Amino acid sequence: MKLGMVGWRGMVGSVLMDRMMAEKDFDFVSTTFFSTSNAGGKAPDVPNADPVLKDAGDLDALAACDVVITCQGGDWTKEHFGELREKGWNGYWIDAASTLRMEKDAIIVLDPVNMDVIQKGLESGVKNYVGGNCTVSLLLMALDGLIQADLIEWITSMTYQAASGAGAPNMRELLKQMGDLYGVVADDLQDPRSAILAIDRKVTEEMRSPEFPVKAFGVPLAGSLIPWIDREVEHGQSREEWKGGAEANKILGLPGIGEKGCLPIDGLCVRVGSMRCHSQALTIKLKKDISCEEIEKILAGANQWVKVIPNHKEETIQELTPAKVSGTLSVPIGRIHKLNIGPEYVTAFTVGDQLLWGAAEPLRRMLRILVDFKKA
Ligand SMILES: NC(=O)C1=CN([C@@H]2O[C@H](COP(=O)(O)OP(=O)(O)OC[C@H]3O[C@@H](n4cnc5c(N)ncnc54)[C@H](OP(=O)(O)O)[C@@H]3O)[C@@H](O)[C@H]2O)C=CC1
Ligand SMILES: N[C@@H](CC(=O)OP(=O)(O)O)C(=O)O
Repeated sequence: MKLGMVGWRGMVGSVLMDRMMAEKDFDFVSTTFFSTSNAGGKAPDVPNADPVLKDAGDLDALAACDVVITCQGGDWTKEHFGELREKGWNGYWIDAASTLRMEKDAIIVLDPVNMDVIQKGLESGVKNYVGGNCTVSLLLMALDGLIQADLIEWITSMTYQAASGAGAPNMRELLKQMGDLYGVVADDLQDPRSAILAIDRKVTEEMRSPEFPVKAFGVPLAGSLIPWIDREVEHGQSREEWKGGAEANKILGLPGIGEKGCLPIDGLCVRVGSMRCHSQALTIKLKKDISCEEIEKILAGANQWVKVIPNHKEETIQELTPAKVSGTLSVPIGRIHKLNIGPEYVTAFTVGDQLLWGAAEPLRRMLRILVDFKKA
């Protein structure tokens, strides 16, 4: 199969490239790399690849590929996907951007959770496969067991989302903000006798000063948080919150939110000063009262990446944090216990790397599923 790679040097694209090299995915395809800024330049040195970068605006070159993977962004998808299809290109399109996710002829891919949906799609000729929203994919990876066992009546998810979800410039800005805040009190911190309230006042003044770097986020994130992600949609939700219900049900092959048989999911999405791990505090209403031991067993057995963390302080603070999970494919879930509200109400907390399972990993796995499907 001829693979076209677009957006491979961006943040999601770089994580994808690392994973594809680690898993030797390039051994199974012949690859052409595309660029929007450096056509004719040197392509990455991977097995079976054209050494020269092609122009990502060259529809004929794209149409020569059997499968295109893109992490270039929604604008590039909007500009080229339709044109390519109109030209009669019938290849497979694997995309990180949200643009096509909710289209009827697209499947949202998260194969540990919805391999049946993907398989059916391949067999019925679906050609468009899109990675899900990071928060949604990480939630479903964590709750896979309870969902497959049909034990959940509804879920609320309160998120703690990393700067990386907003893009590379935002990660840089978070670090600059942290540095600025430290800078204004660095001398005071050297003196153990300095008053903490005076230090706090300086930090707050710096955060509110017109010089504080807020170009990417619009407001301070370091030392603060932002309880709104993406644009406003209907019913007081942000678009990130809307995706929770809409995408999760599509991934699971269930009816849309509000329809009979859907899995109701809703909550609040909040940006925090984490680098690349999204965390979520969950309230789950179960369809029946089962013990926490049983819940943990069901969750732990669902897929090889989910990891149940016992609900004790030491294990939790060591294992269930962005500091621990960042850069790994592990999806820990812990703090599992019944809420005082009633025996069917369970709470849990989960963490996951939003660039791995949240973005790059489902895409490379879809390529391998496609390679196997074509071989069969
Ligand atoms: N950020 C995230 O957490 C997630 C993002 N996505 C989706 O993935 C897509 C890509 O997002 P993301 O990876 O954040 O986008 P980036 O902005 O990091 O990369 C996109 C493109 O920008 C160009 N570019 C310009 N300057 C640079 C630079 N200094 N370093 C690297 N690339 C540069 C590259 O194109 P070229 O090589 O052609 O110049 C690159 O492919 C978006 O659609 C996003 O919605 C999906 C899930 C999560
Ligand atoms: N919106 C997510 C990141 C992202 O890119 O989402 P999506 O793939 O749904 O556009 C966040 O800010 O954390």
